[in-house]
Formats: sequence, C-alpha cells, structure tokens
Amino acid sequence: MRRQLASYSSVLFSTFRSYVVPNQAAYTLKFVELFATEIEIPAKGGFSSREKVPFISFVLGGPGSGKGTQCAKIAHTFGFTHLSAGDLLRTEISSNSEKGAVILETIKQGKIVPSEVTVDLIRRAIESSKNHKFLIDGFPRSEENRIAFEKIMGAEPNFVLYFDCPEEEMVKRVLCRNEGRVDDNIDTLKKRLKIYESLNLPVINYYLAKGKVHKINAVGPEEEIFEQVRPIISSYEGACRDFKFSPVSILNSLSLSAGSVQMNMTRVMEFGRLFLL
Ligand SMILES: Nc1ncnc2c1ncn2[C@@H]1O[C@H](COP(=O)(O)OP(=O)(O)O)[C@@H](O)[C@H]1O
Ligand SMILES: O=c1ccn([C@@H]2O[C@H](COP(=O)(O)OP(=O)(O)O)[C@@H](O)[C@H]2O)c(=O)[nH]1
Ligand SMILES: [Mg+2]
Repeated sequence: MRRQLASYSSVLFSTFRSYVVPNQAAYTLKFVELFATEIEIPAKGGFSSREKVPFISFVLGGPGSGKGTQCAKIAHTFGFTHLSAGDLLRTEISSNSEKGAVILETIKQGKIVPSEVTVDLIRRAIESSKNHKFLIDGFPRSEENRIAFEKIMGAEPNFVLYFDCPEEEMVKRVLCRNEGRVDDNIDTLKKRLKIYESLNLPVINYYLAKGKVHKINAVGPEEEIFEQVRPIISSYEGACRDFKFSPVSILNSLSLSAGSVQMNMTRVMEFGRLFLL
C-alpha cells in the first residue's frame, strides 16, 4: 500500500499549528521531531531541498500515438523540458557503453529495458537540468517501471497525458516514421504493441484510478490534437509556476510507503522553514 505525504497534510498542518511557538528554532525542531519519529531516510534517490522539486508529467500512449510530436509542442509552448525515455536510451547506445549493447538488443526485440537503467537516465537528466518542469515521454512502460521510478525518485507524476490511438493508425505512422530506428519494422512493432497492451496499459489504468490521467484522442491533424492538449497544460500553469517553492510541492514530491515511510530529512527542514519565515 502506498500513500502520499500530501494525504497526511491536513493532519500534519493541524498538529503543526497546535504547537505553541515560543521561538522559531524550537518550533522547527518540534516539527522535525514530529516527522523523525516515523520516517526512514532513503539511502539514495529523492530530491534534497537544495535540489529542485520537479513538476512531472508522464506522457503515455502506444508506439506511434504521437507522444514525441506533442511533447515537442508542449515543450515549445509551455517551457517544459522534454525527456523522451526512448531518446535517452538511444543516446546511451550511441555512447558505446557496456549498458548500451544490452539496451540495443532489448530495443531490437521490442522489450523493456531494466527499470534501474531507465530510471537512472531520467534521474540524471532531471538533476542536470535547470528547469523544474518535465515531460517524461514513453515512461513508465510497465508497473515495474512505475514502482521503480516512485521508489528511486520518491515522487509521483503530477499528471499523466495519455494519447489514445487505434492500433491500425499507430502501425501506419510507425512504418512511415523513417527515422532509421532499429525497432520501426513490422516484426518488432508487433512485439511492441503486444507489450504495450499487456504491460503499459496497466500503468495507465493505475493512474486513471488515481484521477491523474488526461486522455487525448490522438487521431487527427497534429495541430488539432495540440488544441486538445493546450487547455490541459494551461490548467497546470499556475501550479507549475508556484510549484517550485510551495510547501505542497514538497509534500507532493515525497512519496511514502506504508511501513517504511521514506523522506529526505533536509526536505523536512525546508518544509519547517517555509512555515516559519
Ligand atoms: N496527428 C498525427 N497524424 C499523423 N501523423 C502523426 C501525427 N502525430 C505524429 N505523427 C507522425 O507519426 C509518427 C509517430 O509520431 P511520434 O510523435 O514519433 O509518436 P510516438 O512518440 O508516440 O511513437 C511520426 O512520423 C510523426 O511525424
Ligand atoms: O522507458 C522506456 C522507454 C523505451 N524503452 C525501449 O525503447 C523503445 C522505443 O521507445 P520510444 O519511447 O522511443 O518509442 P515510441 O513509443 O516513441 O515509438 C521501446 O520499444 C523499448 O524497447 C524502454 O525499454 N523503456
Ligand atoms: Mg516517441
């Protein structure tokens, strides 16, 4: 069972407010103690207060549904950083690293690269960016991917865009894509479509049940599809702008597992300070 700290917020706020404040330092200390009794500091991962608190959208849909095309438009119009998991993996292949050979073989077979490899590439890309709002395109591709991301990053997406496209249309687009990709051929595509149905749709359903998914009809001219996307992204603009420094963002970025509540202590301190200053 997983819980988000945000769900504790009302309890925490009321508990927090109930303290009498003789001075700020004592107040902060009490606040930290309040958390310290129930937290476990993760060995790695998560974002410290000195780092950014990322505002994250996962962008999902089958191969050829138009994720990359629409992400480019969103990034251009709204200033998101577009992180395509597939592109990150392809860059790793080009670097001729040991991992690259394994990734290439996996992609050729239309299979999913081990989660820790992909999450690590995404984490590095987020951490090395000056931006704080990200589109993560084509990830997570399986429940295992999703769970690994949430565990390693200590964060859930703020929302999910889902490009819903009939298989026939996806096949037509991928086979015409002409980007020289090793996996854009009918044999690999058939495997990718099967994996999409069996492993990726459950991720979309998971976030649907959490009310985080915006479903887009991906058939039609690119510009018309973007007109469906535009108001959705606009609706998050205020939240994005304020997100970086708001206490809610800090809460939202902390994902807690029952039994092993995980949190970065420095973020607790930051949270306390936000209330006191
Ligand atoms: N709305 C659309 N109608 C027709 N073709 C499209 C549309 N959107 C994207 N494409 C084309 O389809 C192919 C797949 O699009 P892409 O954005 O790469 O999808 P994905 O990242 O989901 O695999 C590309 O060649 C792209 O130019
Ligand atoms: O999180 C990811 C993203 C991609 N891939 C691999 O990379 C391929 C291409 O992914 P991409 O997102 O570029 O394909 P698209 O859906 O855009 O056609 C996939 O079929 C997988 O083999 C993966 O293993 N994990
Ligand atoms: Mg793509």
